[in-house]
This record gives sequence, C-alpha cells and structure tokens, in this order.
Amino acid sequence: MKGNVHIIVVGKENVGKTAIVVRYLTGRYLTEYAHAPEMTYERTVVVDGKQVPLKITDISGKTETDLVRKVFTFEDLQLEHAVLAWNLELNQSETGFHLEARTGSKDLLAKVDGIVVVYAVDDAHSFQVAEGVCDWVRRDRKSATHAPIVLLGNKADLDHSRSVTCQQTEELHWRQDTTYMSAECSASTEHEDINNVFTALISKILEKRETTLKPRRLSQNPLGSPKIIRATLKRRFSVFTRERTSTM
Ligand SMILES: Nc1nc2c(ncn2[C@@H]2O[C@H](COP(=O)(O)OP(=O)(O)OP(=O)(O)O)[C@@H](O)[C@H]2O)c(=O)[nH]1
Repeated sequence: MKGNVHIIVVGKENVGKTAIVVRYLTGRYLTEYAHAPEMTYERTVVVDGKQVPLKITDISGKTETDLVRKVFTFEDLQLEHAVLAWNLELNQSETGFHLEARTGSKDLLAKVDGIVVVYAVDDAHSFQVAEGVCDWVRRDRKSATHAPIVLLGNKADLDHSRSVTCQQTEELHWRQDTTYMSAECSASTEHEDINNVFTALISKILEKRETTLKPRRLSQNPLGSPKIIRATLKRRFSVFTRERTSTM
C-alpha cells in the first residue's frame, strides 16, 4: 500500500487515550502511563486483507488549563474545549499572552486521515469537551480534509458511575455526517471493541482513498445511446432535407 494511514487520538486528560492506543497496538493494559505531550506509534496492520502502514499520534490532554482559563474569557465554548483537548500552550510575550499549538495540532489536523475523539463515560465534562472538539474540527478542517471522526466513550467498565448515556451520543446533531462514527469501549477490560473501532476507521479511510483516487469512469458509449445518436443525426441533416424539399 502506498502512503501510511495517519490517525490522531485526542480528548480531555485522563480519559484513557494512551490506554486505548497501547491496548490496540499491543493487546495489553497497563494501569499507569508515562505522560508525554505527544507520542507517535508506527505499525503495519492488516485491514480488509491489506497490509496497512499505520501511524497513530496520541496527543496528551494535559494543558495549563487553569492558567489559560484565568487569562482568557472564552466567548467561544468550542475553542475552550479545543484548548482542553489539543494541548494548547499559553505563552507570554511583550505584547501579552498567546495561545499556541504546542504540538502543531492545527497543522496536524490538515494532514491526518482519521481522528479518534475520546471521552470517559464516567466524566460528563470530558463528553462536553469531546463534543466541542468534534464541532471545532468539523468547522475548522478544510473541505478537502474530511477525515472520518470516531467519538469513542472509554471506561465502559465503570457503568455504575456512568454520567454519559448512549442516548446523548445518539442525539448529537452531527451524527448524520457520514464521516462520523461513535462507539464505547473499555481499555481496561476489552481488546475486541477497540480493535473493531480502529479496523472500522481504517477501512473507512481506505474506502475514501480509493474513491478519491479512482479515475472517472468513461461512459460505455461516449456518444450516447443509439436512439440519441439517431435523433442528433436527424436534427443535423434535417436542414438539407428541408432545402431539398423546398426546391421541388
Ligand atoms: N476503569 C478504567 N480505567 C481506565 C481505562 N482506561 C484508562 N484508565 C485509567 O485512566 C487513567 C488515565 O489513562 P491514560 O491512558 O493515561 O489517559 P490519557 O487520556 O492518555 O491521559 P493524558 O495523557 O493526561 O491526556 C489511568 O490511570 C488508566 O489506568 C478504562 O477503560 N477503565
């Protein structure tokens, strides 16, 4: 296969992004993970019988959120959510404070093939963040980069302390978007659900790639059906027929 498939995983801190990625790639679950602003993993996976070179970037949700909140009064809630999930950094210069994408998130967004937005089912705020991020991504991305999005509810094993219902995901207005999918999983107890999510996403990306690359099919008969050809010829030659008739 030519070119790798690049997927990014984003979401509020502590929702289990790293746990999901590690579970998918190694089948293992660890209780603690080293925190890095951004980690990229590269593997070859088999999807739809094809060897797919895969790149997954796990973006930490840890931000200087409190500091950011103190300095900025967010008029745009979606931006606030994007800040929470995209690891934006607050920088101070002579002219004041600036928000900057520490990981080049916005540039990354233009280049990725698929996005997994994670929330935890026991953390209602993480769901709001995820929803805001999906809206922000859909609004921000260029029309040419309609990367499929998966909204993934993790920690499904914590059903007893659930604060996000399945109905809430179903009610999202952008559900009609064909590039959007939603699912739930538990990185701590299950491998299969996570595997299915990534497989479905990669499959969708490959399908999208094939339709974009496929050359436009030429019509079987470029001139049209015999009936149309006969009608066109008749129209063209009717001038001569009329002329001949008038001289008679
Ligand atoms: N109960 C339960 N705990 C989980 C699950 N997945 C992850 N965790 C725990 O949640 C905590 C956070 O997991 P991480 O994978 O580090 O979360 P993250 O979203 O990558 O966090 P940041 O790097 O801070 O953005 C860890 O203590 C995990 O053990 C899950 O499915 N169920």
